[in-house]
Amino acid sequence: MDGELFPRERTVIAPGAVHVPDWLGPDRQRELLADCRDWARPPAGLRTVRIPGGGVMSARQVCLGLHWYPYGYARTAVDGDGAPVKPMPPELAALGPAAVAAAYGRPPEPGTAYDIALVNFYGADSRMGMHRDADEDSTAPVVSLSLGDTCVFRFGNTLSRGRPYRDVELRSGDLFVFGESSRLAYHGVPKVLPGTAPQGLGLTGRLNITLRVGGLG
Ligand SMILES: O=C(O)CCC(=O)C(=O)O
Ligand SMILES: [Fe+2]
Repeated sequence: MDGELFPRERTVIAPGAVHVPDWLGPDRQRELLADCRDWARPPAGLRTVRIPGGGVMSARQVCLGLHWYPYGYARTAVDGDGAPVKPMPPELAALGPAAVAAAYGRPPEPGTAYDIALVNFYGADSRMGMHRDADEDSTAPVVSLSLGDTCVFRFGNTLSRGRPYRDVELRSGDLFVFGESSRLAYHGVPKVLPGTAPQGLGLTGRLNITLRVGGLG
């Protein structure tokens, strides 16, 4: 980022959990943002996710490839308008192995196809509670891309929602990969920092895209 006193460096946050700052350049961020706006349109567009028990997620979501709902995957927006989920774009799928290579210094296992993307939109007051990404039937790393406002990303342990955890600032363009012994670690977003998106991106709020391997046949 401009004006940074020290460049932010690739950091291993936990075994198999790696933060790669500024992985996406400004042009790639703009392209992805334009794509997210397309994907957000109906049918099977951006929706509010209702949690069993009565709550709602404050981040709104759209899915590609397979539709996630609490707690499973479907081929249609079963908790939205019921339309078929949009396909996973090949260019987006291709970012999965490239991201794993950037984070780990080696590509994922051959044949690892990133076939699911979950796109979450966070307003100034949105948060995401501590949870595990456990509805996939694959041990392949989750790839997370951030656009827009900076957030505090809390990355914890596999046993509980509580400590130990580490708080990491994810900024626009940052990559975070979690796999190996951190694949099922609890994580969440306690806070978005409003007004921190890069000038020129044209986004108020934050978008996060997670790429996943479903392994669901
Ligand atoms: O927004 C983020 O950085 C995390 C999103 C997340 O954990 C998820 O989509 O499962
Ligand atoms: Fe998650």
